[in-house]
Amino acid sequence: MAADRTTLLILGASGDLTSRLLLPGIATLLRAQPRRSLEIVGADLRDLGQDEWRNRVQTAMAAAHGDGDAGELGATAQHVVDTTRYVAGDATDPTSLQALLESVDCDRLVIYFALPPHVSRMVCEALAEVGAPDGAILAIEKPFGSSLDDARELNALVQRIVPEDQIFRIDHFLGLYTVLNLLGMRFANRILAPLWDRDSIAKVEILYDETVALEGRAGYYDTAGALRDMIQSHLLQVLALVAIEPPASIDARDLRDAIGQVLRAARVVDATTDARRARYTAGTIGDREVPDYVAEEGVDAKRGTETLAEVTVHVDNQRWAGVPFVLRSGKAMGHIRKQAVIHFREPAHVPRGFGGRNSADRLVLDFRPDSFAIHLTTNGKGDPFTLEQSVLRGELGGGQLEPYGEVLASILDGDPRLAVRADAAEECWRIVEPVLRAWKRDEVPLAEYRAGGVGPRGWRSNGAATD
Ligand SMILES: NC(=O)C1=CN([C@@H]2O[C@H](COP(=O)(O)OP(=O)(O)OC[C@H]3O[C@@H](n4cnc5c(N)ncnc54)[C@H](OP(=O)(O)O)[C@@H]3O)[C@@H](O)[C@H]2O)C=CC1
Ligand SMILES: O=C1O[C@H](COP(=O)(O)O)[C@@H](O)[C@H](O)[C@H]1O
Repeated sequence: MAADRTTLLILGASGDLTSRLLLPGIATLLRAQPRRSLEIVGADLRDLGQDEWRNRVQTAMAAAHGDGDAGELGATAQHVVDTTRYVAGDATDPTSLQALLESVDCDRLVIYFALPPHVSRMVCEALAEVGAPDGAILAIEKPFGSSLDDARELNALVQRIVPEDQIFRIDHFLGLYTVLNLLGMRFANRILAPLWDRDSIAKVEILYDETVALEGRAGYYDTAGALRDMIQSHLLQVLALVAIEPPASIDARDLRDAIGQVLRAARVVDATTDARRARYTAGTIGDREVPDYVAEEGVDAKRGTETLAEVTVHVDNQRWAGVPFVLRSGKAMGHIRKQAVIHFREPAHVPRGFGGRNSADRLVLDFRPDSFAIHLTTNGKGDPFTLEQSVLRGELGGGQLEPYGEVLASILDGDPRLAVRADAAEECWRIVEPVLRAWKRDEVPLAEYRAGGVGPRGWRSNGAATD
């Protein structure tokens, strides 16, 4: 474990990501690995002031300890809180950026782009002009770029600033335990591996319905929408791990080669019929009143931003030909549903004389909390000739680290295994581009759903949460 003095310079430090996920994730890392030496410098347009920033860091890090009590922070995390500082300024401006970089004195600098993608690109242009400090690591949040062309240009730009091994394209779903557990579950036992193909699997669903709504993020989200925000990045990465061929090892090269290969085989067959979009209207989630999406501050209704997207992807290879992968993610839904569901085919023949078989077997992998459930047809309890489904549940060993703790640990250790390689970032754009084009041309209607509901009427993926 490196004990070099590392400075994490967070650009976009007053945004949602920094407080809600990044800082709490770092707190879990420092709790588990207190010998790390880290200084955090926050930078953003808004002039928060040192006290407000330090309070934010303290509150966010304490939140990771579950009790909100800052007194519980370990010595390393407390040191990070005590030494952190904040700089207000525009990181897209070369002069301000240079001054910001010169104010940092450390052995190693990680520049974390917690910024909307178009702003990240402008900062990279400024960085190309002023130059990055020797050995600096660029950690760039998803979505990487705003389109396929943009991602290609951004790849070329960042590779001019630092070598590829100093570029970490972040996708924190690759730090989710359930997602990492897919590798062990698929490749380290003899039970599932032989069933993992088109002969046994009829359909795969990767679902990420959230109860959170816009949460003041219009500046980023209203130009992104659910497809770019969740499907283009996170859910395609999960698809890749569900679908990859067995790699020889799980080192960065083998794993990322396998991910690249499967993404290259993936496509949306018909962008007008295989993808749907919708936007929430006012409603209630628990005891929370949620306004109409278009009434939220900073939203421009004319952009037609979707808050729920569903896309069916096919993987054109021997293993998966004909198997639909349905990816869906929505905001302001009535219930959290964050899972991958593997639907198995019907058996070729069920002996005559059995009754009651009415649903196919399935494996449900729940993200957060990490668990799995196998819904397996078995003999009925009261009557052995009337079949029913038994549910076998298991906990998947959750780690000590939150996903952003995992991601940051891999950055600090220089291990790119949990980062997205340049080609994969581009492939993900290539897969969704036909859908983005069809939506831009208004070839697919923008449906509506009530905040707190299950989704627009008639969408098959609305189904009750499977557990
Ligand atoms: N929030 C989340 O749950 C997650 C977000 N992400 C990714 O993180 C990125 C940021 O998202 P999020 O935090 O939600 O968005 P926010 O809009 O909450 O935060 C972005 C921040 O960047 C600031 N900013 C804009 N322009 C500049 C600039 N020129 N110089 C310095 N700071 C600037 C914004 O300031 P101002 O508000 O004043 O414009 C704002 O504080 C996105 O790429 C998103 O995909 C990834 C995983 C989870
Ligand atoms: O990247 C993002 O992810 C979050 C969901 O991740 P989680 O770890 O908070 O479950 C999503 O809410 C956000 O819109 C998106 O930008």
